[in-house]
Amino acid sequence: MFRILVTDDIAKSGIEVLEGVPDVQVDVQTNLSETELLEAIAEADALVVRSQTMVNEAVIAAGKRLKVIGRAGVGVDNIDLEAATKQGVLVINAPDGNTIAAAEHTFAMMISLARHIPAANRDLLGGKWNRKRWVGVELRGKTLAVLGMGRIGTEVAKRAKVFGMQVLGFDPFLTEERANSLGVVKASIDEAVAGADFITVHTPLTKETHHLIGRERLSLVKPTVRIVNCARGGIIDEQALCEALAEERVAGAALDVFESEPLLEDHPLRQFENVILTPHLGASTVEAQENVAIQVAEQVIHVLMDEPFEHAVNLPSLNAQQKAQLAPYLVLAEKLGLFAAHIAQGAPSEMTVTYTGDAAGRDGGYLTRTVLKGLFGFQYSDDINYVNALTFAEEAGLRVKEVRESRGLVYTNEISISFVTENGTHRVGGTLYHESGPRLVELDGYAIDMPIEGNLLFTRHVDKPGMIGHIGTCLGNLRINIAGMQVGRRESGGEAVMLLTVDRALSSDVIAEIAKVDGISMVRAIEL
Ligand SMILES: NC(=O)c1ccc[n+]([C@@H]2O[C@H](COP(=O)([O-])OP(=O)(O)OC[C@H]3O[C@@H](n4cnc5c(N)ncnc54)[C@H](O)[C@@H]3O)[C@@H](O)[C@H]2O)c1
Ligand SMILES: O=C(O)CC[C@@H](O)C(=O)O
Repeated sequence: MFRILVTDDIAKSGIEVLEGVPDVQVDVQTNLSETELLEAIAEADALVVRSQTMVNEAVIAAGKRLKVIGRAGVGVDNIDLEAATKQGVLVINAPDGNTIAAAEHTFAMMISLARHIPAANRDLLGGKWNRKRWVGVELRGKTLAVLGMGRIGTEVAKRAKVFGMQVLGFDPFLTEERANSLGVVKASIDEAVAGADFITVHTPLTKETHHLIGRERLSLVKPTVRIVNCARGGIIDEQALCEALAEERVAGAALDVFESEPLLEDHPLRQFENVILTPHLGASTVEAQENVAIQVAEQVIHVLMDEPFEHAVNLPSLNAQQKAQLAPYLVLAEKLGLFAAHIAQGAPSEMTVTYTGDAAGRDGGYLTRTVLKGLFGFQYSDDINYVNALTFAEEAGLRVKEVRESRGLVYTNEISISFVTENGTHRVGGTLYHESGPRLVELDGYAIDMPIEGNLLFTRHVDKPGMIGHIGTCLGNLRINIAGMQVGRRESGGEAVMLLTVDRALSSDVIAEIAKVDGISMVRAIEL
């Protein structure tokens, strides 16, 4: 039974998706205090929120069973992503369900600013009929600066073109080609801001975008400029904006989002007649709320049911086809990681994972995570998963390097791991055979070929007559049956390795017994 906690108002259709799944219990508890949230999250496998619930480190830590946090919307700034990733909790969002709602709200704001609609409305409701006071400007022929040309910025730009505006686009990822195809002129941020009659921001709030429109940029604008923010509070410096409005260096502003929400009752922005304020309504349409609620509910269920999911924020997403193609490589990668953990003597400090041939093109961002999941899962805890494997490696001081080679010398596909511990260097390699699945093909420089599964015994020993017999007798005396064997050596009389598949798990007593055989330098029981 999975428990899903929903702590913000999401559309009923999303709740219905969750409730329609067998073995799922949905618990809707909105407007919780932090203490109530900490209590409620303890039993939850999934948490579904909009922008109101603050999912901080303490909340995530209290979610002992938590596997996934679903955000019914785009921005995940109310979720501590770092804490979620570290704890192995997947964060997913619903990135495109409210794009049109937010783009249309932006346009409503621009037109309302251009034609003084809220102020004229207020005036009229107050008993006045002021046709001369509220003369506006047209959008046609004006220049719009769009800062952030992602999903919403692009939809705003397209609509602006239809209104006959010239659009200046600023976005580090906007290519000349895409700008041309949209009829947008690619500009630097200062060119865009200085040349604009209207400015609209559509970036996430990050360290880089915090106060993107601050005092300095506001000194570049035309005094007739009108500024819109339907993205995130904090992208525009509210204090600097208030100063510019008071000094009439800006003709108007329309804001849907604020540095602190809800907006304080005595906030200085409330004093300006040429400022339009809405209470974070950008995504508030019936259609958008249904879209995001259904989208996030479906994805949360996919995650819980271990089915392919989309829109992960802290993990690469795979579609069903990619997941199916990757599946056998995931088995191989995890087994190699697990094998490496068994033969490592101490914690590795450096690791190189080499992907060759077909394996090099299948990664999808998952294979190294999977190797690490196998490695650390054995060495440390079962709580290591795809989400936190890289963070865990970093914190454990393991430097991980990936190498991709398009062709292998021997195999059409191969994954090999070489790693260094304070006690030495090891290398294990595996391949996928079409019929027989994952196989171990290299061990510490020796060519091997056996299935990478079951209970194995690995020895390094002096290559001398009788060694194999000694070990076989030792196992026989302990009534342990040998199912398969591979030996390897570089030169006669030097060091040799042996890998045996045995019918049952080998206890530490058995290993201690084998270690007594003269000439054995290393012996390991491996359970895959
Ligand atoms: N008001 C609302 O209710 C509401 C609704 C939906 C989305 N939003 C917000 O709107 C914003 C945009 O959403 P989206 O779906 O278009 O996101 P998106 O990820 O599709 O687009 C964001 C764009 O910003 C660009 N960007 C990032 N850093 C930048 C920088 N330093 N300078 C310039 N561009 C930069 C990115 O390259 C990307 O193209 C987000 O902050 C989201 O949270 C608000
Ligand atoms: O939940 C909301 O209504 C706000 C959503 C919006 O800010 C978003 O980033 O998607």
